[in-house]
Amino acid sequence: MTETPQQQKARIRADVLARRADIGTEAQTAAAVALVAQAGMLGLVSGRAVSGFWPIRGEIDPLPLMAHLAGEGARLCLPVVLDAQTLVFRAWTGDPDALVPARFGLMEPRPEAEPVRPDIMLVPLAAYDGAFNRIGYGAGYYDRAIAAMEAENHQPLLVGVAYACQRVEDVPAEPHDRPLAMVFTDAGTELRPDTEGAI
Ligand SMILES: Nc1nc2c(c(=O)[nH]1)N(C=O)[C@@H](CNc1ccc(C(=O)N[C@@H](CCC(=O)O)C(=O)O)cc1)CN2
Ligand SMILES: Nc1ncnc2c1ncn2[C@@H]1O[C@H](COP(=O)(O)OP(=O)(O)OP(=O)(O)O)[C@@H](O)[C@H]1O
Repeated sequence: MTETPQQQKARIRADVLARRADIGTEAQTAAAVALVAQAGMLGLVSGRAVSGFWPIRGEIDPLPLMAHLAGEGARLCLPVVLDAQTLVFRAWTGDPDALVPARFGLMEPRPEAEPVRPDIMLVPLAAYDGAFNRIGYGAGYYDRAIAAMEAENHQPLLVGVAYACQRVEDVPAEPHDRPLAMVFTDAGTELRPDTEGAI
């Protein structure tokens, strides 16, 4: 039986998320710290808008990296789920108390927070491959948000942030999937060969 790309993605997602669920607290903390050391790969971030994410379900924790980037002058923002299709980004100072609980266990900026168009996106993912394609939780939020920015001629730098154990042999990429420029992991940075100069 040949699987459709959606079925393959669902299978890969389940496999990798099970692997990620086995990571212990100490390894999680060490991984979050390892991300900070990779900040220089982003080039000068002063004045640039950087989207991060509030980690859920055992995702690698990008918050220390985000705090570091804010210290270098980056303007932080977080994703906000508007409806079944739409993700927007809103400004965040870095203060957890400024966030409100949202669906899926997420914490999000309030509706009044300023909308931001990210220059650099730290992209959460379930799995990625050597061609820098990614799979998310299957709702297509990031794919659509990136497509909407491209339609306005804005091409953010796409940086996957994940554990190295989330790398798989092959993600069945579909036409709407946009490859990442690089992936930050607990084992270091993987840079897409043709990314040089884009930074
Ligand atoms: N930390 C973090 N924040 C993020 C994302 C992410 O991947 N990680 N997102 C990246 O897009 C958006 C949220 N996307 C999500 C998409 C689906 C599900 C989810 O739980 N889906 C259900 C099935 C559908 C449902 O219940 O409505 C599931 O997986 O069981 C959760 C988050 C925005 N914020
Ligand atoms: N640019 C787009 N325009 C319209 N629909 C899209 C677009 N990108 C993705 N989709 C739809 O979203 C659904 C989920 O896509 P996919 O399986 O690639 O999600 P994912 O990569 O796991 O999710 P995410 O991007 O939220 O992390 C698919 O039905 C897909 O057709």
